[in-house]
Amino acid sequence: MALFNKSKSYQALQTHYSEVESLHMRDLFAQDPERFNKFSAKACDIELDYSKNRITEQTMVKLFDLAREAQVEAKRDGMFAGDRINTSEDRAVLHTALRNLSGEPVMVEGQDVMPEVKATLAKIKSFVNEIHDGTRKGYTGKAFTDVLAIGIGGSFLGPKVMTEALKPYRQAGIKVHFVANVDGAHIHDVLATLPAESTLVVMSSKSFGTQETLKNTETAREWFLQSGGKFDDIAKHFVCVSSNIAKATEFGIAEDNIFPMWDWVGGRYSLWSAIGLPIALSLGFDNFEELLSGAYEMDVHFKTAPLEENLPAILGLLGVWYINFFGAQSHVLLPYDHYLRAFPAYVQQLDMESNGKSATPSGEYLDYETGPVIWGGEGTNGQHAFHQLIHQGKVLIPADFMLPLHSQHEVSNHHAMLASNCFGQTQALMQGKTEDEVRAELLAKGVSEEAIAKEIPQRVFEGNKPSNTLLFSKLTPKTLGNLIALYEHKVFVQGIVWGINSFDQWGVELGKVLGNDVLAKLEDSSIALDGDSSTNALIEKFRNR
Ligand SMILES: O=P(O)(O)OC[C@H]1O[C@H](O)[C@H](O)[C@@H](O)[C@@H]1O
Repeated sequence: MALFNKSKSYQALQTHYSEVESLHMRDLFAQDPERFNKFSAKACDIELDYSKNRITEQTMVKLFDLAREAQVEAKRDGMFAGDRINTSEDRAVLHTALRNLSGEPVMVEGQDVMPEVKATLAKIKSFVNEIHDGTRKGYTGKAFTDVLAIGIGGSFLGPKVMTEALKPYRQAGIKVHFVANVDGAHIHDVLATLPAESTLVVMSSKSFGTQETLKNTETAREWFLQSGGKFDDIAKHFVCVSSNIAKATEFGIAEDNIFPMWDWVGGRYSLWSAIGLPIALSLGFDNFEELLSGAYEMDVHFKTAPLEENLPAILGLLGVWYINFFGAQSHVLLPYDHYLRAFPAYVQQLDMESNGKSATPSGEYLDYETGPVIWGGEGTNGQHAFHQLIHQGKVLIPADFMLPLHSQHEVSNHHAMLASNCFGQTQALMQGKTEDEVRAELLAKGVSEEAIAKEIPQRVFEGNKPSNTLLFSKLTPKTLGNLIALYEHKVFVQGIVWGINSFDQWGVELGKVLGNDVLAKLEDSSIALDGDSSTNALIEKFRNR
């Protein structure tokens, strides 16, 4: 198959780009009162308004052609069917099997994985229920009050961000705390607040080989033993989630305390597996199941809706439009929902680790851009901080605004104010403020012509800044499942269009290897410093601190 930028549909889009580049959305809205209806779509609980994009109907036709030429539909079906699309690791990619509520089997190498998936869910359910009803107790006979969840990357962000997003659904009587960073300050601060006799430690590591997680677990184990726990009590207080059962048992985790996962679940796609145990512990198993069912709903939509109505396809293709034709290098996520404030951090790993690639699986280097920098933060806070650059900076930053129509807490008219800011920002980004408008405003204030001439360039908003708005009724576990799966599949669509493997992460490896080499040098000053002068000097400084 031709590389993305050699394909026919890419060439067609390039010609089209030169025709539409100079169009202003302000005019497109003025010319067509139907614009919102033409460029909005709904799936599950999510309504997407993509009318404030620099597109015409022809743009979308051509973008869907691009997706079809890249065989997005066939490849999507291949992913759901268990094809080994993670070629560099020779693995299937089946996070969708973890929330497959269809009752249909999912085959990997001729074996249905669903019985194992269901058995693990049943194990999570009974474990969580026993913790919540106090059947499982700590070593002094007290019911568990706290959970220390240790993990990093995909074994941290999903559980952390989801439990934060669903705070109103948390179970009373149990608090989940997360530790990821190997910086001792993190675990120090968290352990200082925990009662060892009623703390359950959940260690999550798919590989059971991640330095930070192993170290933090060792530190937690020492703390447990120093706080009154005996060696034999460890089995009551420490459980782990891993696909590496051998290493976990070698580390001393009782086999019964291991919740399995599988190599066909990528780390950044793993919150649906037993990696989600801290979510179930925090919110209760029923809410965890709701999260899974929301993702399943979005899977069904992604699998069955024509591309023209397919939310992940639309979002993915709009991203491609800006990255590869307008030269956008970043994409900002703006949840207008306090509980979703960490959502950009979650999508950052999902998107940047998946699509931060520069070669095809068959070994060709790419001469076009792939995944953007993902960043963002909660509205309205960002309006008083970084929105300035989106409005008037020299770079184009497409934005996704997100807003629940109903707040979890309807306090006074806060929610209307929040919504007004969200909608107002999308409007300002789209329409901008013209020279004439600035002039009239300044004239009315009695400003001189000479001063106006200087002021205009500073006060004009070019506008024409693209944004999507995603509305949903309320941030429930199910809706959050919709939303996460939507972004997972968006990333998938883009990966297919760019012809890359979205499911490996070799770029992470080099840093790990060099990090271990440096650690040995920091801890043993007899090891010769044979690196570059900068790294040698940094090591020297640390040795001599
Ligand atoms: O779950 P683990 O095997 O400990 O991996 C934790 C994380 O570390 C790695 O470095 C990867 O970049 C992530 O994709 C992964 O989620």
